[in-house]
Amino acid sequence: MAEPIIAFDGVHKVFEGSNRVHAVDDVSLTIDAGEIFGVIGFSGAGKSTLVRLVNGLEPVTSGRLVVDGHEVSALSEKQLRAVRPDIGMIFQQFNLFGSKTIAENVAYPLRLAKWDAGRRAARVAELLAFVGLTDKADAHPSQLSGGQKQRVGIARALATSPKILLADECTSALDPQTTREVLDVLRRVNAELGVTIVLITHEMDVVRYLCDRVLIMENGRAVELGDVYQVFARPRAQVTQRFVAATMRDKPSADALGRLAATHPGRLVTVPIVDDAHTDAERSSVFARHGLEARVIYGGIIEISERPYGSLTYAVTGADTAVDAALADLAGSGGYTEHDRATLPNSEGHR
Ligand SMILES: Nc1ncnc2c1ncn2[C@@H]1O[C@H](COP(=O)(O)OP(=O)(O)OP(=O)(O)O)[C@@H](O)[C@H]1O
Repeated sequence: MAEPIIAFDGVHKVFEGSNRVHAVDDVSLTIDAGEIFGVIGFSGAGKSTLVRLVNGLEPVTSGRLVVDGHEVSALSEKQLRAVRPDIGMIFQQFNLFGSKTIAENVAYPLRLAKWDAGRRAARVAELLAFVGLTDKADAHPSQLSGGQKQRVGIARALATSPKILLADECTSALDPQTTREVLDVLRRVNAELGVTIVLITHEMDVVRYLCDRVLIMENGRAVELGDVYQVFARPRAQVTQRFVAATMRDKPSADALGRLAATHPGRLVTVPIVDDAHTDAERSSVFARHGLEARVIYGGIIEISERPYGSLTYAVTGADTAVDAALADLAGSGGYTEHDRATLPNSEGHR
């Protein structure tokens, strides 16, 4: 079983000043060695602060934080400097030195760690090969695309072979295609080098593509934490439901249902996809089994953690008693939602 590499126990971070801000509010959780752990939340939720506590960029106000066996909440700045090479970090704005070449940027932490020139050159070559930028060694950051710059950031963060990589909105400045390339590099960092990744994002798409588990933060608090599929399939907190809805768009809005109701007769039923081959087969034939006609009028299915997730909305026509019987079957095997035509906007017309 994987061991926790990061453990928060009742951790608080308060910024004192003219406006006192409780940026991290009583967070207790563990992150296992080797996992890709996502942290999601709206602006100001406390994500960056939480992650900056891990490498001691911000000191903990109270509570206990243990990182790779070190109680960072109790270390002095000098002691923290000894721990930091074990923790790499990448940033939204890449934070490269514009006046240095790509190779010099990657070599920078090795200089700080007092590696000699020969070892440095060999390590930089290895790192640039890993991120696919060997041919850019002598270029300057301004000559690179955003995705290439972030790959340099990753190479630099990995220079001292850290066990943990912190990624703060590392794809937020990138387009979707480039985002995918950077996330693929991070996946290799995790799979091939065994590095634990803690990734902050405000995009559920990034979480579902990369992460094993996800933490949702709001007002400094850890409001929901779970396996990515579980959090998507059954979001509990309102803030989580908003993130999932923004990504999925599989469920019609009331306006869309109103328009669909005006042109499609029958009862309107949304049926979630259930990731279980047997149950799913039962559910997809339920209307036909009851002699009903069911037309798909809305829906969406995506893959999360290599499992299908989403829902389909049907207009179901046939005898009411048969529809009720079909819905009773669905209720027993994973649920459904029926939309009442009377409550929909502009829904006069069919029933
Ligand atoms: N150095 C600081 N001094 C005072 N307040 C701070 C400091 N750093 C962060 N804060 C405050 O702490 C709260 C959490 O900020 P934080 O940057 O951790 O949130 P976030 O979820 O990462 O937001 P974003 O997505 O905008 O980066 C905010 O109210 C912020 O203004």
